[in-house]
Amino acid sequence: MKVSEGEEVLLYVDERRKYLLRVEKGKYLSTDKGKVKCDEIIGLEYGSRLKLSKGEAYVLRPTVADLYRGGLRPSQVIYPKDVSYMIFYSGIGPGSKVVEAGTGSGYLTAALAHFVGDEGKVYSYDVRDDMQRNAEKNLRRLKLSHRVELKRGDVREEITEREVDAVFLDMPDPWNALKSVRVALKPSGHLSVFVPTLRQVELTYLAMGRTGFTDLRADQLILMEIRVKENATRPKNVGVMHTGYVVLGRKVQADISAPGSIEV
Ligand SMILES: C[S@@+](CC[C@H](N)C(=O)[O-])C[C@H]1O[C@@H](n2cnc3c(N)ncnc32)[C@H](O)[C@@H]1O
Repeated sequence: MKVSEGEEVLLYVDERRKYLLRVEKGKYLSTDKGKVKCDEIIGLEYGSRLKLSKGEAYVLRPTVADLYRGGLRPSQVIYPKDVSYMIFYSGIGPGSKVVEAGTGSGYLTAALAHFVGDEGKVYSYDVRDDMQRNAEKNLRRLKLSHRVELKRGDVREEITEREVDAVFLDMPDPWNALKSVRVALKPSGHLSVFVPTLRQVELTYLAMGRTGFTDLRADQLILMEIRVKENATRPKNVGVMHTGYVVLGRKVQADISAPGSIEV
């Protein structure tokens, strides 16, 4: 596969220098290892080695994960380790109908849009216009906008979609949105919640248990990156130590006779 004009490419210089850049005829791309004219990149096979004025780079085809290198991030974003776990457990795939809140920078939105394919749809809610404008730019950059409907709204008040396969929440008080989530979800549909503190885990998990969700679990995923060096391979001593927690569950018929249960 060859690089075409207008596409974004990932210029890989080394582990610490990776650049997500758009290739436009007549323009130059700049890196720490010097410049290169876009005309030299257009038509190259992905994976090719490229000469820069002060070094070399590989021309790689960007994936959704590469958004973490070059995307706009006005809000805290969910990291790949948490995104991948939430998506795997949710069971979504091509053709799935998914609701998400809040949109934030649109990183989780982009991952969801990638997995639901052209036959699926992601309805992404946020209370803030400015967040959605940035998310829209990130989605356009990845050519995923057509799979997403950005909706301005508070999911604690209403989610208008029905029979959705899964709901993903990354917002401060997800326990206050469970009523709308239940109305939107298909029976047995999955709810995946991401929260940064243990107090939020407790409030979310217990509220899900009281409002007709089962198969509950709360997890913390710890990722340790390894520095590989001959005779000195070991975990890196710097990295992201804490991201947050994931709470998962599936919608079932609510047992409103149970103590503390709430009918929604
Ligand atoms: C941490 S950010 C989400 C980041 C996003 N998951 C990502 O990976 O880019 C939280 C977002 O939730 C939005 N939000 C907070 N409460 C909300 C609510 N009740 N309904 C919809 N959006 C909400 C905020 O405006 C904010 O943009």
